[in-house]
Amino acid sequence: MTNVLLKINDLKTHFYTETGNVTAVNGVSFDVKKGEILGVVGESGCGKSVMSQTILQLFEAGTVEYEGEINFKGKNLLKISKKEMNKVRGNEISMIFQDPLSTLNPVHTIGRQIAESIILHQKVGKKEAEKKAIELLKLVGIPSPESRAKEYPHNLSGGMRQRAMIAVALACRPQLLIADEPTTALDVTIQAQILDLMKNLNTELDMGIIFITHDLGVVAELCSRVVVMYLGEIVEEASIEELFTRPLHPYTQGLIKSIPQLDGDKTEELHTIEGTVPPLTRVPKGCRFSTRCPYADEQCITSSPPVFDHTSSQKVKCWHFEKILTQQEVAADVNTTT
Ligand SMILES: Nc1ncnc2c1ncn2[C@@H]1O[C@H](COP(=O)(O)OP(=O)(O)OP(=O)(O)O)[C@@H](O)[C@H]1O
Repeated sequence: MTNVLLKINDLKTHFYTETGNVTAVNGVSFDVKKGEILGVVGESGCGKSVMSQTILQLFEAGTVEYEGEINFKGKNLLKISKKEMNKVRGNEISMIFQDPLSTLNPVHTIGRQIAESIILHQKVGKKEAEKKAIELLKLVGIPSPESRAKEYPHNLSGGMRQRAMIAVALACRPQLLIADEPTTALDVTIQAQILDLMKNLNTELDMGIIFITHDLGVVAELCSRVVVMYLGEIVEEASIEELFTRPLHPYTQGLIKSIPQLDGDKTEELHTIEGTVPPLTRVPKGCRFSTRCPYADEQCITSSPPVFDHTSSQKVKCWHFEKILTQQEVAADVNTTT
């Protein structure tokens, strides 16, 4: 029996814009296993949100075209009818966003919103749904859930609102939860509580989670595997251990070096990756990272690298990863012997 919950193959998202067509997701492939937390990282504008909203086909019809395969429970979600897709959306796959106020309805109480979702997806009566809504509020760690259920979203603090949105997303008992930067707007202590909650829910409900973030610290804390996105493509996929002990792609290496070190020399300047993510209208011809990569040569500028399997769990889209790895190992040896 396979333990793959979601299998994405060569996924592309093209937008029709006034200034021409752009491809925001360009041939992305990865799996999410049952009950695992997969991190998706990359700088702003790398296509993390477009990729996740493509899984649920949330873009307005007529503005977008999807290509490839999104296989979920034996079906390609890009091939099923609108009606079938509506059943998957918010039922078997749920999504939570950075800003709960954009998702929660301001004119309905929290309890009513959760109960309505339960009635819609679980086919139970009103009384039963209200009871289940309170249980869900308890599950996501909202104190005094009976009285909180009667409150409106704007009466809750940021952290509590985020918990309430997670409760709404869980109301249909999804097998897959897509969390798009759900902790970015919260202060660090509340962020840590929400991450703990995600971990507990993942274990208790055995639910697969795709966790999108630009924060590698959060990834290290929460995820077991990670994919790194750059300009609409996956440039590296690895287990958490591999990613932090032996990052292969120069972009991943740059992201890791940019994490502030608490025990580091305070006078040391924080590393940054040179340049910025180019707009989709100016995508480089060869390797998309070549314009910012310290190792780029003629081959990188003219031709896009394939994805190489370094181990069974670590893949990288870089022509020179073996050479770079050897150079780094030699440099590390020199450092330890001097
Ligand atoms: N509806 C759209 N039409 C055209 N281009 C879009 C659309 N939505 C997003 N894009 C473009 O797709 C690219 C990827 O955007 P996306 O929001 O997925 O990045 P991201 O990695 O999630 O960034 P952030 O971390 O800031 O959310 C950007 O260049 C963005 O301008």
